[in-house]
Amino acid sequence: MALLKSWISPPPTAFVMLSGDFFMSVDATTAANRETMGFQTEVKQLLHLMIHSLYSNREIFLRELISNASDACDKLRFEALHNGSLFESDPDLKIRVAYDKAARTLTISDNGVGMSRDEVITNLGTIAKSGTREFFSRLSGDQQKDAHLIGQFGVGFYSSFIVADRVTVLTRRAGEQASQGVRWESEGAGEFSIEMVDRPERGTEITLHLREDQDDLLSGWKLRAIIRKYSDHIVQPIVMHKESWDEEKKEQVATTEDETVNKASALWTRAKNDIAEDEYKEFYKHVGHDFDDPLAWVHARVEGRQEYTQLLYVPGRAPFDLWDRNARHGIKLYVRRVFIMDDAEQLLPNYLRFVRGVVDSADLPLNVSREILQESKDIEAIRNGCTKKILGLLEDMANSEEAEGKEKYAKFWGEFGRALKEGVGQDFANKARIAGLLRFASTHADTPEESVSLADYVARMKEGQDKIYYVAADSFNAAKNSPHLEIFRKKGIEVLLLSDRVDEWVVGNLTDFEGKALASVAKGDLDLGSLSDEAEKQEQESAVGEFKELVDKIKASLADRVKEVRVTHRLTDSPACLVADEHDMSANLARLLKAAGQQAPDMKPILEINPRHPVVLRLRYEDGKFDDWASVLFDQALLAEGGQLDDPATFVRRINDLMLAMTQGKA
Ligand SMILES: Nc1ncnc2c1ncn2[C@@H]1O[C@H](COP(=O)(O)OP(=O)(O)OP(=O)(O)O)[C@@H](O)[C@H]1O
Repeated sequence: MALLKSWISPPPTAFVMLSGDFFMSVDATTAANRETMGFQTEVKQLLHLMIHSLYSNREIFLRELISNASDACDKLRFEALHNGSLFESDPDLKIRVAYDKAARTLTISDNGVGMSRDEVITNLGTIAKSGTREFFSRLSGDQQKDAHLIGQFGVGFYSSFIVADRVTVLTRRAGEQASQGVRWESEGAGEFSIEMVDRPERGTEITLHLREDQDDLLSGWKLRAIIRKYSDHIVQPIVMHKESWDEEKKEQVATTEDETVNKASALWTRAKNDIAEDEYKEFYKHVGHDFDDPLAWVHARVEGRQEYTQLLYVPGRAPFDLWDRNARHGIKLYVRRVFIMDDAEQLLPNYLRFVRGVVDSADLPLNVSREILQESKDIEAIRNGCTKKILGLLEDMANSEEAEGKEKYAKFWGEFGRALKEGVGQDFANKARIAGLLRFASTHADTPEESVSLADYVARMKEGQDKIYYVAADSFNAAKNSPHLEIFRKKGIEVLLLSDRVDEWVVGNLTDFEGKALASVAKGDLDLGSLSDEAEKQEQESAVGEFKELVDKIKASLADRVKEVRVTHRLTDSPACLVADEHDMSANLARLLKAAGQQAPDMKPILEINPRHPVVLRLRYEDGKFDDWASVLFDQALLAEGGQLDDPATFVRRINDLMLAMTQGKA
């Protein structure tokens, strides 16, 4: 778990400012090089919550510490590719778990990359993930008790404090002198101490001084069971001292012989049939830094021009920073089982940034860097392969005949649908497949739930209907109650109700689905083609002639506020509505752009009037207040589609005048 940037509090006896972020106190009562640093308020709060909300899952601390130790070994192996001396004649990477009944401690150590003093302060003293603090401060009291929400942070190192009331970390970075050892200690309350110590061994040793009620953890049997349950998949051997039964003491006692407790093989290299579901799930928690199970995964070996193995997971819930541009994302890249990098975002397109997992390539050079990844043709092939696999996995869920699959897809859509929608504009090659995965709300159910696929829509299309109709507004209710829908509702033609910001982007990039054009109900000259019968068409034509004079008069009155005024075929109940010209930007999109501080062209709408509405009929005979009537007609049409009035006060005055005139029998 990465912690918040911290500074000292309360002010110490003496303090120095470090790199703008930390205040450090030198505790005069202890050794000269020992410093005490205070956690920031949020860190204290987080620790407190973690201890309480995760208590019932307390065993996970071991998984988290072993997971970190494994990552540290991976990092060392990677760094040693360029500098073999980092192994310091100890190339066998491993993780050790030990316990001391008398001292009531557990120790988890690794001979991985270790940490320098600065790294200890940053890694065990700040929350590096951007947005964490904001996310955290937004949690309500009840949410703070929710283990799954707290677990979203990636509980990491600080989960040690669930079972320990004091944690000591001894570490030295690989390649440094023995004198560069660091000792970090904290009781997980307000502060931690840090000092330089001699440490001949490289790597990290974490000692947990157990809380009063945690003595059951001081058992070889118990620790082995936890390791096998959560950490069997860890690549490095996790060793413990072998134990044997001591007849005299009547208990298990540790011998000096080591034994490996886990399988210690790279899970993704094993055959699918040999991997249990739980092993896949636990591995996900390690690579995904997640507390919860994944929703689904795909594991495949690709052979041919490119040889690689992929084990990719769709998480069960969206991380809180899914929408944060600076958030870490991407998958772990290995080359022939050697860890190369975390968060290799080039291995998947941005709209699939929520996917976690591993790609292990047999072909890439071991010295591959992020820069090389950006230009590599091999990476492009892997990226295309991974994208297709994930889309296939999603299709399997979406098309599943079983309720469980459907439910999973609905869950996926709720968590990641908005990210997937971005793919319509980002991934031209897979646009049709992504379109098949989209889900929308529609007038079919008239609820905000996004559950209608384009295929469902097409299957329900009316005879003679050749377009997929949608309305886009800035809220579900604005879309659902849009006057533009009136004729569609009357004729029973389904319309997709779009109210997500990204929906405008989707329809801007998706012109058709299976040969059926997507058409806005609020744009262009509505032509329902064979969906209108002859009598309706004749009625429309005669209305156009009959109302020509009124239309011209309104146009003259509204002058440059409108591009055109015409008789509508869309409305049954409302007197008027605004529509955008066929090739103009929709009013909703223009509003979204403006709200985002971007430039939007100043387009004039078309006002359509309903020749059957009493207000419009009444207007034909209005004289004195015609301009007020015309303006109110325009303004209410703008309000009905979610627009904002340029001059609300004048609108209110006009309404009041008209109401008064009516009560006085003048209007
Ligand atoms: N055994 C270790 N050896 C070397 N570095 C470590 C070790 N344990 C932790 N670290 C460093 O401390 C950092 C913070 O660890 P922490 O467990 O809090 O978070 P994390 O593993 O980065 O992510 P998450 O919070 O999602 O688990 C790690 O990223 C790593 O750099």
